[in-house]
Amino acid sequence: MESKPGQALDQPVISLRGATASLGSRPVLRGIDLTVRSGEVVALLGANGSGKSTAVRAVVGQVPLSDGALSLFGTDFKRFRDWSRIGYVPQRTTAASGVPATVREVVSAGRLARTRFGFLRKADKAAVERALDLVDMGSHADASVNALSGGQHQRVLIARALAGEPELLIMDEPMAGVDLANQEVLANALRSQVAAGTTVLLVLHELGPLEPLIDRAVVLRDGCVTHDGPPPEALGQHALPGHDHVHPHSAHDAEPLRTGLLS
Ligand SMILES: Nc1ncnc2c1ncn2[C@@H]1O[C@H](COP(=O)(O)OP(=O)(O)OP(=O)(O)O)[C@@H](O)[C@H]1O
Repeated sequence: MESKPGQALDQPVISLRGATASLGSRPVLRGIDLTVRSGEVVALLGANGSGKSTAVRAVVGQVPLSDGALSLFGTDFKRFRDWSRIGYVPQRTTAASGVPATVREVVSAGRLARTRFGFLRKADKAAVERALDLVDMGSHADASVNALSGGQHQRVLIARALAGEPELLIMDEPMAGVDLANQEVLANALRSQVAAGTTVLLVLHELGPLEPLIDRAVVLRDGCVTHDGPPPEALGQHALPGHDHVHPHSAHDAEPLRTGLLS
């Protein structure tokens, strides 16, 4: 992989140290450390309400830290301005706004930060078409976003993030509400991004089809990191950390199967 200016291999792309944050009066992040290095694919896992979305929203500057330190691409957050290097796909949003827009128009919006004065040149248009093809939406480019399925919406939102050719891609539960066929398309899109050297931070509910891509898992519980290391073993649905489960075919007094990461 060719490293880009200011991006040495192994340099932390995200460095969050002792981060605390509150939403309203509720402490949600209680001193978390999270490091993502160049080229890594890191999954942020944890039970509902453990602080995963808040952690990624803190990384993209949407939630202020009350304590701790954040740097992006080696630059202290307060001085960081290079947002075009980062693609962010938030949780549960829709590409449809009620305003009639085509799939291509929505995806093109993700390229604007790379352009001068919002004018898309040939290279920008080519990047938009590449992003559409990556998520297999090229043939729907002229369709209205108001007419898409939930899985197609998610593909469009990911294409919008990819159109900016980000070095760091942050996605909050990209597979939520996406059927298996759409999950496969998204997994393929992500695979090619990772092969091209993109650094990825993903909030996931379960590892699913993305599992082979993941280098490291960070597990949150109650706003604290309880695991930072290899992803939990492939247990299908049971890869969800903290998921306790007795198999229907196991003895009724069998111990629950634990991944052990949250316990
Ligand atoms: N605007 C808000 N005001 C107060 N509390 C909030 C707000 N948004 C979220 N919270 C609370 O903060 C905690 C962490 O929320 P967060 O969305 O970061 O968790 P999560 O791990 O991403 O959960 P999920 O898997 O359900 O998306 C939760 O207990 C949530 O109820």
